[in-house]
Amino acid sequence: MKWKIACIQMDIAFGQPDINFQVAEQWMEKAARSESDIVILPELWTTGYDLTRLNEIADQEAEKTIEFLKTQAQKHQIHIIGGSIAKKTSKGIYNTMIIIDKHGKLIKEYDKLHLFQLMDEHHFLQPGEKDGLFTLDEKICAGFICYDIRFPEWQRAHTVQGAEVLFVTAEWPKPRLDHWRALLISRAIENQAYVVAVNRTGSDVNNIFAGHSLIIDPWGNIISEAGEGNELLTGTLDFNKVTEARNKIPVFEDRRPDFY
Ligand SMILES: NC(=O)CCC(=O)C(=O)O
Repeated sequence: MKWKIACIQMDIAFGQPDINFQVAEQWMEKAARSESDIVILPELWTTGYDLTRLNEIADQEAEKTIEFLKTQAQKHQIHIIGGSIAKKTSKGIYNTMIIIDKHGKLIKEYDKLHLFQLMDEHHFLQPGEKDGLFTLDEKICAGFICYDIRFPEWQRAHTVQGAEVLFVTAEWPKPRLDHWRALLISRAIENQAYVVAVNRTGSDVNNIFAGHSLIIDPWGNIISEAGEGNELLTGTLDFNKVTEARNKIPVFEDRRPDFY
């Protein structure tokens, strides 16, 4: 089985959800024209890192975002990895990834597990407590949010449960572009899994963002890589390659979890 993927590498209007919804809608049209099976948006794509105003602009129970993504998924018959958004709940605000299938069904909500102190997330957001596993077209996948990729044990916890594709949504700053690329390539190689990672472009008051969304195969080869500007990055995943890598070097059989 093959999947064509479209990564929406877009700029985000700081603290202006209405503008970001309009822009995302235009990108969805483009993704649909590319005849992709799955489309993915960046981290906090409705608000950006306008953390001090989240009480005002976060989406109550993600209702507006879920409605929007369901409409887009059904209209374009495309699975959506809805990046992440600030979701307001009675327990606080979470950085939440939303996955909707092409029929408009809500498949999964994943709350960012590791909050990034360097960007003040711990002062404004609650950490997640659940895994990022989900299934689309009978393929087991996992979702992660930005800083999560610095915790290889978190990705491994998902691939030992069968995940073959690791979707990553991010707002990753340019000074650490080398880390972004190295970490993502490593996560693909060590897990013998596809990595589909989308980053935003542009800047906010504190950061310039790197772009360089990446689609990486289970051998660590880059299938496609974006530049620094706004772009729809596409690439095709062939699940035979996961099987091939895992059969040739049986990492999952050879693990010694009794020692670590
Ligand atoms: N939004 C984030 O989690 C950024 C993570 C990051 O920049 C890092 O270096 O890690």
